[in-house]
Amino acid sequence: MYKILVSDAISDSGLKALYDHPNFTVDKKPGLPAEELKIIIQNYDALIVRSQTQVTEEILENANKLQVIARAGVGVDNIDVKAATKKGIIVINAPGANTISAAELTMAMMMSLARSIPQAHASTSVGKWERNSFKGVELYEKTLGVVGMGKIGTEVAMRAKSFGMKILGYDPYLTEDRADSLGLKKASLDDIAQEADFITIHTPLIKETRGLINDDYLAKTKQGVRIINCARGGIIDEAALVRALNSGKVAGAALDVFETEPSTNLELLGHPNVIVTPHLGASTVEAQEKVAHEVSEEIIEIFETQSISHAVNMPQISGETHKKLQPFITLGEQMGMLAIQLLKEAPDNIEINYFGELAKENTDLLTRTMVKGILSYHLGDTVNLINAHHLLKDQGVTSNVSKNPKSKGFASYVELTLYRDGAKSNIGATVLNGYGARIVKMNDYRVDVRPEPYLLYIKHHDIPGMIGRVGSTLGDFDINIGTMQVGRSEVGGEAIMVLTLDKIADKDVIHALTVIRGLEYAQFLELPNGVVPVMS
Ligand SMILES: NC(=O)C1=CN([C@@H]2O[C@H](COP(=O)(O)OP(=O)(O)OC[C@H]3O[C@@H](n4cnc5c(N)ncnc54)[C@H](O)[C@@H]3O)[C@@H](O)[C@H]2O)C=CC1
Ligand SMILES: O=C(O)CCC(=O)C(=O)O
Repeated sequence: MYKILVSDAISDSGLKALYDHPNFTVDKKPGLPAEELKIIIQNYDALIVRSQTQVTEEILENANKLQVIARAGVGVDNIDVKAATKKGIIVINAPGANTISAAELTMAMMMSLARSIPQAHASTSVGKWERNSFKGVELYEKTLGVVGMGKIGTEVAMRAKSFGMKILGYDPYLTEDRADSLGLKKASLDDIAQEADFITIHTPLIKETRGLINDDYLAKTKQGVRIINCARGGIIDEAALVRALNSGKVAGAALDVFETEPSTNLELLGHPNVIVTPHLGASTVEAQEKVAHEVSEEIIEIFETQSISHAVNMPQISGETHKKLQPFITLGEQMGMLAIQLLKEAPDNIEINYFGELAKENTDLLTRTMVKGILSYHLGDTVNLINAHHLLKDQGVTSNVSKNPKSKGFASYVELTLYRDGAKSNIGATVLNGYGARIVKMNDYRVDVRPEPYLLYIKHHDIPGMIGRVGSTLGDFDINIGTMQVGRSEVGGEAIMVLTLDKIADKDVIHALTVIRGLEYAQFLELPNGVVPVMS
């Protein structure tokens, strides 16, 4: 008998499959204090949460029986996925089950913004009759900028089109073909700023999107733009939004999500031109039934057949193949992370070539780690080794994997190349016996770099004094260099320098480097799972 704990208010009819199953018992205890949850979690095999329960590392300390944490929804930000993975707990979610509800709330927000419905209701319901105060605007023939053309963004775009709106879509993975087939225009963030009358956000909250809508961006938007966020708090910088509302640059904002929830930002919540809801995107009978139903079915599947389809993480894999691939596993993800940073935009095609001993193995797992590294840059924690291929296809990216058992200078060697509209980036890597992982090729230049957390990639002309000038500029910023590698195509020609640093090189450092004579380009590359150098 498997014991399931449901610690948030989750639809009973959606949980029916679990209630009815002879091998499962379900305890529903919404609103448990964290201290109590921390104690009783040790009795359960699976935990089902919505967004209220914070599944922290501390809560999981005693969760020694727990095999599955199910998020009845999309975003898993209330779950410490790393801590769960460390303990071998599978985290699953219900992607897509609340898409329609979130899209419909977005439409409701947009219409409310256009016609000031909440404000007009508040005034009329206390006996006022202020017909002149609430003159709205039509959606018809207005331009809507959709930032994030995933599941929800696409549904919003389709609905807005039926209102006669012109749609501009921005998403690193949106291709011209897909935009054409959806009947919208593929745009950049700047195009949206310049042209959109309404902007709606539908991205995850990741490093790339935190503070995406900030003072700088708002300064570029149209006077009187209206902004909607039913995705995640933190994507819009709330202080910047208040400033833009006060100046009139932004005519109105409709927000379902906030930097901290429950929000206490009264300057924003109480602003006369702001409409707010307490994170209600998925709060419909239908969405709640669907998310609960999806996770219930999946929990049964996991315990009965060991098959997983919507895992957000992946516990350790055992077996002979895994043992052989193990040294390359972290390296594969790092290769993906480096290649996507070097390309700087979403790829439309990826190519992976395995050489030598590695080519004789089943490398599917390694391919998945590379794809995970690439996609996690834009999709965050939702990418895992299980859904990596599926998501890649979903984003319209083609892939080719080739294998050649002949060695290419190393016993085992793997090369990853990303392509986008004629641009490309590539990373070649190997694991050296006794020395560990090495990046041995970067954008077609030979190098020998340990994948450490902070790397600096520089393109320059092969002229005397370059190494010294770069070193002293970094010294001016108190940045210690770990290692430095130079690769060149020919003497006096194009060259690259790859440095490992002891700390982050921010945009001031990059700016100072780019003014060095002969230096063409400098980019700071980050590997959160990089090998930290050990002091001897
Ligand atoms: N308010 C609520 O109750 C709900 C909120 N959500 C949130 O809505 C958001 C979208 O959800 P889905 O559409 O299901 O996710 P999805 O994964 O289908 O789509 C997200 C899209 O954002 C794109 N993206 C990533 N970085 C970007 C960037 N810098 N600029 C533009 N696009 C970028 C990705 O390429 C992807 O296509 C998520 O944050 C999710 O947690 C989802 C359901 C309910
Ligand atoms: O469960 C909820 O109400 C939150 C939904 C949500 O934000 C999500 O699924 O990402």
